[in-house]
Amino acid sequence: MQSSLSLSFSPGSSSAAPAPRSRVPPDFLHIAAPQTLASLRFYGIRREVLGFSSLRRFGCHFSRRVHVVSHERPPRRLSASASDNGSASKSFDYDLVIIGAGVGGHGAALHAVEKGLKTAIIEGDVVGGTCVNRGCVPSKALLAVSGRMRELQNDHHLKALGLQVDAAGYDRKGVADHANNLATKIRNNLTNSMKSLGVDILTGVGTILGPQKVKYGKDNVVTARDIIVATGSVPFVPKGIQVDGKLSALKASILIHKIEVSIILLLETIIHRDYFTKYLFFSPLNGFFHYFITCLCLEKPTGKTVITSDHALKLEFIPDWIAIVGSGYIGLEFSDVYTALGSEVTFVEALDQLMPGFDPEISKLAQRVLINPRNIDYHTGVFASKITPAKDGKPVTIELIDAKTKEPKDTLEVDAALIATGRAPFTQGLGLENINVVTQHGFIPVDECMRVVDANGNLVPHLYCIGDANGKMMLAHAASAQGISVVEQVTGNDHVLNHLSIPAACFTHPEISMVGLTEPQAREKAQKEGFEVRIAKTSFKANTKALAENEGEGLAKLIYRPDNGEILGVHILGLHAADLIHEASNAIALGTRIQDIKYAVHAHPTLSEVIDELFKSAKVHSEVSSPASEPVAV
Ligand SMILES: Cc1cc2nc3c(=O)[nH]c(=O)nc-3n(C[C@H](O)[C@H](O)[C@H](O)COP(=O)(O)OP(=O)(O)OC[C@H]3O[C@@H](n4cnc5c(N)ncnc54)[C@H](O)[C@@H]3O)c2cc1C
Ligand SMILES: NC(=O)c1ccc[n+]([C@@H]2O[C@H](COP(=O)([O-])OP(=O)(O)OC[C@H]3O[C@@H](n4cnc5c(N)ncnc54)[C@H](O)[C@@H]3O)[C@@H](O)[C@H]2O)c1
Repeated sequence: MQSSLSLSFSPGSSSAAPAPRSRVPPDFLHIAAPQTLASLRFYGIRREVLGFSSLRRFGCHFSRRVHVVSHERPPRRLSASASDNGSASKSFDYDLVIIGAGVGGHGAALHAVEKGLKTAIIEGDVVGGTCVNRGCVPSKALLAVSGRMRELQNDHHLKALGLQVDAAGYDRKGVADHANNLATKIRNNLTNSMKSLGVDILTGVGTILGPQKVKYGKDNVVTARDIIVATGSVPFVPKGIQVDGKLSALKASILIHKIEVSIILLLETIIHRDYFTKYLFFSPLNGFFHYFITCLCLEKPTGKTVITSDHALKLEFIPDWIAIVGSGYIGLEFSDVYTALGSEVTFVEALDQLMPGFDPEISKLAQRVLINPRNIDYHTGVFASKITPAKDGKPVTIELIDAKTKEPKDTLEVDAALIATGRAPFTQGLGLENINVVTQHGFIPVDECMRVVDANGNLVPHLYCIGDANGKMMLAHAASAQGISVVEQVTGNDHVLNHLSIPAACFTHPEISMVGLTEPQAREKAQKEGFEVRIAKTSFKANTKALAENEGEGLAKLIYRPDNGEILGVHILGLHAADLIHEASNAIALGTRIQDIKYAVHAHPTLSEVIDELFKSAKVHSEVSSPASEPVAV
């Protein structure tokens, strides 16, 4: 049981019914000036500072109310086959409210409706989040182009197939439009899929006001039996690096709100009058004031030279020489795009080898296939400690320091720099302080069931966090799978997602994919737990389909336990590796052992035979039983 002082306000905020959807375009809504106490609280402004006259003007009054919060699990609901939004239990507006309509939120919403939950999703920017608008979708459109360009420019490859092609070329704007149009199409698909199922899409920044209560937009409050936070992430830019791109719309809106409210409160405090609230917020001057602050916050989108993936995906220009800081997924995929479109790339990587997150053997092979033959050089073991954008005819300068000694190492001068040094969880304005949750390195702490853990180590009742914001696995399908897992739990099914069965892929040419442990991770686990680890490998060079495509470069690697046939990890570099990994990831998810899967039959000639060969070449101890050796009923 827990009691708290709460603030209620009227009009405009009804906890009985959600506010009608705004007709203001989502892009602009969140930049509107705040006019309610609730939104002021959102910025940490206390009621004592505001004074009661201000509060009344905001349409608020105080009441002492005790929330009774049960720490028990909610009564289990029966799954409903209804394909429309159900009706919430009497005491809440919704069964489930999701904050953030990225892929995680979308996956959760669709599954929730399928389960008969009355569901709403709150979005502060545009539906689709990072993946659809600034991530997977536009980047894969660019990579589709780079793959074709690469093939068309490879005389040796074309000759081997007996093809003749005149010089390949591209239209930058056409390529950029392809990425942008695809993002728009997928965003519309996502929106329509939610609308058609009856998910309420509520527009505005969502803030948790307290247990089971969320504010969104200006002053709308909804209650829900369960809340899922799915607020995602933004590019992480290390200290010392000056990005000259625009702020993201969501970040900008929050910053603009904060600046406006701070200026007004400062002016009111100085002169002890409320003119400013009256004249700036509730008069035509508001528009000018807001425009002025917005111009201060948002830089012009032209002439950017130090960028993150948010900007790079727009393909506003193709630099002759670009430094890519960070050689993880984003760095590697963009190196594929830029080199195919004619840029020279220099990697700057803090760790001692490129692509440090991959299995070391795959990183080595990737270096041989994806880096060395291309127009790419690299500096490893160095930090980009300071990056200054190009200005007045001067190039972008990058100061490099030794990652260990921190001694200056080198200075690079390039046309542009892409900062691909990871992503930071986005939790600003979420109101975590209202529920005593403290982030860890920015991430929202959760247990294995995505239940949010508060500052005292207790579970926050009815609150879950999925996707990039919890940092378990920053992948689109992981976010969605976590959302589905949470919905399973709130509808009464115990479900724990096995993150070791979630595959990942890097969509270079050729692709890289993986699931489970890397070899060093497996060996460490084996040493701790006392079992043997073995490795099996197969090459694409022996695969008919790969050779027919003249794409024999590639390797598949299996890490397994010979004592019981457990698959610990699979890593693939080669043609369509991203599609091939699912046989292994499904096997891990279902607990299928090598001695079971090695008898499965694969069509010939297909790339899947690479994986078939991989499982067949594993040596599981002979005494381990296999279903194939048992009699089968026909
Ligand atoms: C360049 C790039 C390429 C990528 N490629 C791939 C890929 O190929 N495959 C893959 O699996 N992953 C890829 N990713 C990662 C993938 O995009 C993320 O893992 C995924 O988008 C995370 O989903 P999410 O739902 O957790 O968050 P997001 O997609 O970031 O969505 C969060 C949403 O919440 C909204 N929001 C935030 N705060 C609030 C608030 N307070 N109120 C209301 N709304 C709020 C945001 O506006 C956003 O719409 C890529 C990422 C990048 C940057
Ligand atoms: N195909 C995909 O699934 C895909 C594609 C793109 C992004 N993503 C997701 O997006 C997330 C972010 O990707 P990312 O590539 O930015 O991060 P990442 O964590 O994959 O790689 C970041 C790299 O930057 C290096 N680094 C960090 N700070 C540095 C500095 N100051 N100087 C030099 N090097 C530095 C790190 O050592 C690391 O190698 C990933 O977690 C990934 O899951 C996935």
